[in-house]
Amino acid sequence: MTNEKAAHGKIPATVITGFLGAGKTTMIRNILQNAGGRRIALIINEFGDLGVDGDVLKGCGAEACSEDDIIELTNGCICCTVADDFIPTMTKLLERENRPDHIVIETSGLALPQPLIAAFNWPDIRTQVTVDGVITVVDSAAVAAGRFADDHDKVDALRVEDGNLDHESPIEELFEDQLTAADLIILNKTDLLDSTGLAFVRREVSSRTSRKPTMIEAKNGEVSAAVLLGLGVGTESDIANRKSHHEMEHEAGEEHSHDEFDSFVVELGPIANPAGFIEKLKVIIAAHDVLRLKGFADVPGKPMRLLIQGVGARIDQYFDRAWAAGEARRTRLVVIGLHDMDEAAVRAAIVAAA
Ligand SMILES: Nc1nc2c(ncn2[C@@H]2O[C@H](COP(=O)(O)OP(=O)(O)OP(=O)(O)O)[C@@H](O)[C@H]2O)c(=O)[nH]1
Repeated sequence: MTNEKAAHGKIPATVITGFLGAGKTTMIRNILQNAGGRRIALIINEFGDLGVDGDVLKGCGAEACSEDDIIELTNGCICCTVADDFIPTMTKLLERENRPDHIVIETSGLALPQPLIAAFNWPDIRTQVTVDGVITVVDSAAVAAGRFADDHDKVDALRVEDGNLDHESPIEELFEDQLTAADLIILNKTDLLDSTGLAFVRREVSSRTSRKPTMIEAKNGEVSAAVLLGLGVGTESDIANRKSHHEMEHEAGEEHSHDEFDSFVVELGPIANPAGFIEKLKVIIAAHDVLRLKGFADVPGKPMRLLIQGVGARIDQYFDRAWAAGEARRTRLVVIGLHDMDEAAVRAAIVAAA
């Protein structure tokens, strides 16, 4: 048993949250590669029907976390499936003979952390696990670009059409809810900004939460695992003081929803010209305000699969691992946007671009 486990007799669990594409999976990959001898179990939750994050992390081959220790929760956002999915998963994990030293939970980019943290107060869980801390990863470049504040005009227009609309832009609200839950905020993607931009991001992020957790700047989620794991907060005891917009606006017990967002998967044939395809995807993303696009492509003649990662207008691509023997070489992309995204048009445009 590690000192950490022995210290409070409970297994520490770190919850990593942050909006779509902020860099949560990248940071977790870094944690796994620098775990300092800890055995880590990972619970990964994604929005959309394609488990890209779990697949990326399984492919990273870190000793701290074997494939058996990576559990994917794919039945929707973890905040909505606490009773049906999260609690049974935790229970099973805790029943294992060889329990992990630390649990890391990656929420989907659209999840409200509050219901998940509150679940650590359930009797069966509370006695065995504690929330070591909630870490909120921020895409600093997106903040600087006004991503979380730029659709006021749109929301105001909707409000004119629908007088019952009772909240701000869904993206802005989620961003604030995720900041409000934080014990530590990672201002990620600092490589994309200069010092003036970063100073703006610090002010903007501070203004979005009345709590004042520590903020650390990072590039590619490169923060020492010694800093990220072992915060020792016990956040479950304080979660009632970190209410989400939804909890403040509605009676306790009323379910929230993610109706404002939609996702779909596009299945394509081989991509013979990846560079040309990516350029066309950038145009489609901008034209339809796609929030997130990610998946894998089959490039003919290449033994490895191409990982495609779009966050707003930026797209990264690299060959992440060889196709396994017997594995079908497929091109599949998940697309996430606001509910009013024109799925048929985006789908048709991506098919035409391939
Ligand atoms: N330039 C730059 N890119 C980054 C940085 N951190 C992550 N990225 C890239 O941003 C993209 C999204 O990163 P992920 O780690 O998948 O983000 P995520 O928060 O797990 O995304 P979701 O789970 O879909 O919400 C990837 O292409 C990363 O390589 C960074 O510090 N700088």
